[in-house]
Formats: sequence, structure tokens, C-alpha cells
Amino acid sequence: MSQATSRTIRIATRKSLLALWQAEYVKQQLQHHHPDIAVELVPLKSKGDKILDVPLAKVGGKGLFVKELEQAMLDGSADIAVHSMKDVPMEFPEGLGLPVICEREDPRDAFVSNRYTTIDDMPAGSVVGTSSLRRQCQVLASRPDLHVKFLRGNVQTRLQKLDNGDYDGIILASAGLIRLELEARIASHLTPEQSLPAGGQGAVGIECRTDDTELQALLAPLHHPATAERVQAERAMNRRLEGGCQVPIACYAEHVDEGLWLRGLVGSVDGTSILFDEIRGPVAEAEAMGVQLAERLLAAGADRILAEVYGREVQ
Ligand SMILES: NCc1[nH]cc(CCC(=O)O)c1CC(=O)O
Repeated sequence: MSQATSRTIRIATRKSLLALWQAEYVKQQLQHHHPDIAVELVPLKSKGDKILDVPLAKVGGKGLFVKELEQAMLDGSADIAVHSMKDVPMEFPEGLGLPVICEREDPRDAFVSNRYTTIDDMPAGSVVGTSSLRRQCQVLASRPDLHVKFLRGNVQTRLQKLDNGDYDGIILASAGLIRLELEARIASHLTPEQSLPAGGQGAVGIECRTDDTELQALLAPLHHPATAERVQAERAMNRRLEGGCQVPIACYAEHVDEGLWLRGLVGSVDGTSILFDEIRGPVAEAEAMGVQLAERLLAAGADRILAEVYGREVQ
């Protein structure tokens, strides 16, 4: 359904192939719903893309991947920014909000290897590549005999490093691989029991200025309420724990029996201590469920585990 407006929507995006794919996806969705509207991509470089030689947990600062995009919307050089919900900070700058969350892609982590089908197939001492403390913690919890080795860079870079023989297997988000038509590289998916996903993993959100109501009306058809409900519960837990995707925190919500089932996990980097808890409740209480689950985890000792992670030299 098109509206009588001649405006152009400019999408600020990072330049990685995955970011460009996601921006292009939103562009196509917008053009599908509003054939008369022009949509352009505005590629920008983010701090998270510039600093590639240190673990993200050490680069510091929240919103490593979003700051430049937000600046573009605030200074009027772009209208919207498309984000992986996993990388979006909990709080938005004054004047910006995230009114739209699109339908979720596969939220699971994926094991990619040229030698083994599953992590369980790997012999003791095998080298697993990931720089996500959440993935490291969970893989070491079940396989303390494996060796986790630092791996950063965009999806293509990580696959290249695997193919170079630097790792026996690596762990990536299934969603990124699927979007880039690299699904064939997935040796096996990790179940939520094996590797509970990061909050928001697999979902894409759209940020824009809160005062642009005309724009928000144009974006509305891209909103997927079922995804938004799940991500709301997951982000509420993250927010209460003050965590993002750079700490060993996992949270994952699913719809069950007309309500939500939220699972959360906080662990030590070496996987030796893991706290897990879960909560079920009505969809209308998504936010409260996230807060409650976080508080239960904190009461069980998550605060001590996280303090240790933040104070530690991350290698
Ligand atoms: N942290 C980087 C990042 N942010 C979003 C994705 C994948 C796509 C998604 O979760 O929507 C990835 C790559 C990865 O974790 O393998």
C-alpha cells in the first residue's frame, strides 16, 4: 500500500557483506510495500569494523557497530539504520528509537568445519575458533578438552581463516551464513541446549528518529510482532544484566502454549561455572519475564561471574 509522498528513504549501513545484505533486504521490503518510494543505501564505516585485531570485549564501549550509523540519522544524512539485534545497545541516544523488528532468521549457532560434522566428533585438543565469550563458555562447558582460539572479522574472513587450516572448526551464527547463501558450509546446527543463542541473534531491527512519524508509518509493515515479543524478553534480560553480545550471557525466547518460554545463561569464560535458569509466562509480560530471569541469575551469583569477566584480561 503506497502513500502519497515523494520522499526518499536513505538507509545507513555498515559495509560488511552481511550488513549490506540486511540493508538491501529492508530496501526490497520497503519497495515491495511502497513501490513509489525511492530507497538508497548509505554505506558507512563503524568502529567495530576498523578494530579487528583485539577481542570485542576489550575494544570497549557499547554499540561498537552502531555509533556512526546513529550519528548519520541525527545529523540528517540518513533516515534509518538496519541492525543485527544482537549488536544493538540497550539504550538509544535521545531522539532515536527502534520501532521495527523484522522476522527472525534461524537464531541458532552453527558449527562449521572441513573435517568434522559435530563438535562432539572433534578429538581432544582440537582447535575451535570463536571470539564470542558466550560461545567459548558453552563449548568449553561441554568439551573442556578442546582449545578455543581467537577468531574475529566478518563472516567471509572467518571462513577464510578456517579454510587456511588455522582451526579444526569454528562457530558462527547460522543466520549470517544463511543470508550470505553460505548455508552449505554449516556442518551442523547447535541446539539451544548445546549453545544458547545471544539475545536478538538472527533478528534485524530498524532504527530511526522518533520525531519522524511519517517514516514510522512507512516502516510499520516490516514489523514482525512474534519476533519482537521474543527479542523484547531477551533484551530485557540483557539490559538487567547490563550485558550485550560481548559477555558470556545467552538468552533465548520461544513461543510455547500461547506464552513465552525464556531461557537464560551466564557463565565464566572458561566454562567451569555456568548458571542457567528459565521462565514461562504470557506474552504481555515479556519485559517483566526478562527482568525476573536476570534477577534470579544475579541472586544465584551471576553478578560475581560477570564482575570477574569484566575485570579480567580477556585473551
Ligand atoms: N557479532 C557479529 C554478528 N552480528 C550478527 C551476526 C549474525 C547475524 C545475526 O545474528 O542476525 C554476527 C556474526 C556471527 O555472530 O557469526
